[in-house]
Amino acid sequence: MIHLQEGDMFTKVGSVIASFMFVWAMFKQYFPYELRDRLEKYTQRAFTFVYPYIQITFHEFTGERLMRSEAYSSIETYLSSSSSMQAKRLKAEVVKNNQSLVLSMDDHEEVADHFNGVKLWWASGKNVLKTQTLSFYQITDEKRYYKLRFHKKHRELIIGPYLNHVLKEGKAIKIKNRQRKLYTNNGSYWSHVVFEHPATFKSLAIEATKKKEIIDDLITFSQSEEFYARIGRAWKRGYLLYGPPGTGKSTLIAAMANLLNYDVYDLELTSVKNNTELRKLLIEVPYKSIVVIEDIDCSLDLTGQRKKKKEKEEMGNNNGNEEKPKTVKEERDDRSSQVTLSGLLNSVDGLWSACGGERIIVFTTNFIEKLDPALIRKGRMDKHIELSYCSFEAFKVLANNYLQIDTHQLFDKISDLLEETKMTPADVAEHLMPKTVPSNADVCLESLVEGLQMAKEEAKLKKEEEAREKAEEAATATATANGEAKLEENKDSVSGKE
Ligand SMILES: Nc1ncnc2c1ncn2[C@@H]1O[C@H](COP(=O)(O)OP(=O)(O)OP(=O)(O)O)[C@@H](O)[C@H]1O
Ligand SMILES: [Mg+2]
Repeated sequence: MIHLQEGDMFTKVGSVIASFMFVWAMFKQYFPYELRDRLEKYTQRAFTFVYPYIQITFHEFTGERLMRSEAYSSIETYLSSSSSMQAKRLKAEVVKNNQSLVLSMDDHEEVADHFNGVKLWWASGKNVLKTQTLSFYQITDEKRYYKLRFHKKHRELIIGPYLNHVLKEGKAIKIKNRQRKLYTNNGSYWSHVVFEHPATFKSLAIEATKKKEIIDDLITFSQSEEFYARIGRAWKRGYLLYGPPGTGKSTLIAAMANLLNYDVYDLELTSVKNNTELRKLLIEVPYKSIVVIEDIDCSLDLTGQRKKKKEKEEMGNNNGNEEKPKTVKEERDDRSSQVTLSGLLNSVDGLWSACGGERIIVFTTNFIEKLDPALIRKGRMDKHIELSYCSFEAFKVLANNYLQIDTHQLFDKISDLLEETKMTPADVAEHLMPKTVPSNADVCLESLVEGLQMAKEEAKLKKEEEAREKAEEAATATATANGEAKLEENKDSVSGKE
């Protein structure tokens, strides 16, 4: 006795009907036109009656330029787990820097899937379209596809929720499996290397409450697709990280990328020629990415452009002069700084809104006060995070990380010194680097205490020096004022005598 499963039966019925259609196509020309028309109509009805399945084909390459279809690759990834369980012939691909293996079904295999209690089938296949024979080589043009088959009574469920589920799951698995990348721009092109920065929030030396606040903000953002869609805002978030050099701004960005599993696009503004190039670069940034513009205050003269323009306009209005022809130097200056503040602003909010979401933009600066308020207003840079000198709490994270200790007799002294003097986490970390093999915590902490005492001494001397300079300036100012007053007095007495 032969047991036919639903899927097998469908295949058999399908092949019988397909054979019939083939024979019909061969011989239909011998039938009179009217009869042929009727026969065709009835055959179609019979076909639909005995063949209650709907079939959807997803081709690997689509469009005129034959781009690889995103749907095809999501389906391939989605099917990888059921393929590895069900298919007999599999294809293997190594991803994540040779660290994991992704399996997909080979051509002409079929696997079943279930969704909300409904069974459906995915089959893989290929069409060999062209075979060109050149003198020695044979070129075959293979077009792969996946075919989804399901009973017509489930049409709504499959075409809507099921396919959405497949595409979403496929994308999510792909993101989990991907090797993350660090992109940098060379002019208007992105090039990448593998992103392997080990920074995490655990190893980041900042206060626990601030750390929690940043983590919560990032996680909430990454899970708020529906919220952003509902309120009609682009799904993006801007962070401004500011603070002195060596306080962990770049390290925080790496920790953010590692937490969210995003790629990093490090945008070097000074090598971008103009606003058009900038727009092009930003449009190319895909979702689940962090765009970083480091040292925004130094990148371009973005800070003063608005002000300068205003000043120029005012000057023009005041004396009514016509604009002078530009000198060669002015022309050259204009050419080298063609990305403008408004260009950057437009690219950041205008265009991003138009091309999907789940992107984060981060600006860093050492001098927040130098930035144009328009650049960092909420809505563009939604969250301003200050990274500052090392507190005792931050030091304890570093000590745990570098020396694997939570307590030490020198901790109290270090706590006092950190309150009295300013030292960046980068400098503290440098003292905690191993000085011997194996590393000795006492040696490192003593080096830190010494460093802090020196820094305290230097700060004291600097303060005294500043106070002295101020006193001298004040004395000079008083002397000048007295001298001027005397001169005036003399003048008055001379004019009185006259
Ligand atoms: N808060 C921190 N937590 C852990 N490590 C830190 C921290 N701040 C600095 N460091 C250490 O100091 C080094 C320099 O830090 P980082 O490059 O992140 O500073 P930055 O604020 O970006 O400085 P810059 O303004 O000069 O770019 C890092 O390699 C890191 O090891
Ligand atoms: Mg940095």
